[in-house]
Amino acid sequence: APAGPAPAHASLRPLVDLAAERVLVADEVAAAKWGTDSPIDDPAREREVLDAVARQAEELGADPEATARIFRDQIEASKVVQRGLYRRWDADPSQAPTERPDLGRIRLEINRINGELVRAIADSAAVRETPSCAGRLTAGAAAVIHGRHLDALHTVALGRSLPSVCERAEP
Ligand SMILES: C=C(O[C@@H]1C=C(C(=O)O)C=C[C@H]1O)C(=O)O
Repeated sequence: APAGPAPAHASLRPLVDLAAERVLVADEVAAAKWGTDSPIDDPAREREVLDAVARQAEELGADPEATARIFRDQIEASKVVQRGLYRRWDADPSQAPTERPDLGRIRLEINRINGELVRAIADSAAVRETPSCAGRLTAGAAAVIHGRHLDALHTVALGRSLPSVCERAEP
């Protein structure tokens, strides 16, 4: 797609909203792993995610490097939530989950969010290149934190998911 100037109404809220969906699903990931041998850090799955989203970006004619860079932060953000919940559950086992969702099923849900996020990243290519990007990102984050009633942990994690959105590629 030709990269014209960002339209005046260009919002980063759809992108931020998908990032929020992803940090919220991390609760289920943590519950699926808690008390099992599955580690919070799974480099093989991360590689799979990064390869898939770069390929999807390419198929859309979008920037695979920028997409992968943004997804590295999505992955870190998910782990912020998982570690935060593990700390909480270690400190107070009565808060720990009593049911274990299936990690395979949750990853299919994450794959769906990933696909939508790749498209939102592609759709925001022009606005991500403008000087107004940071302001739009902050506005989108504020709206999503409020709209989704994010708690402190998920607000911190959402913040962790966003730093590369307005980062321009090195010349
Ligand atoms: C979400 C998971 O936990 C971590 C985060 C990942 C992600 O955000 O895609 C992938 C692998 C894990 O390092 C998972 O294991 O699926």
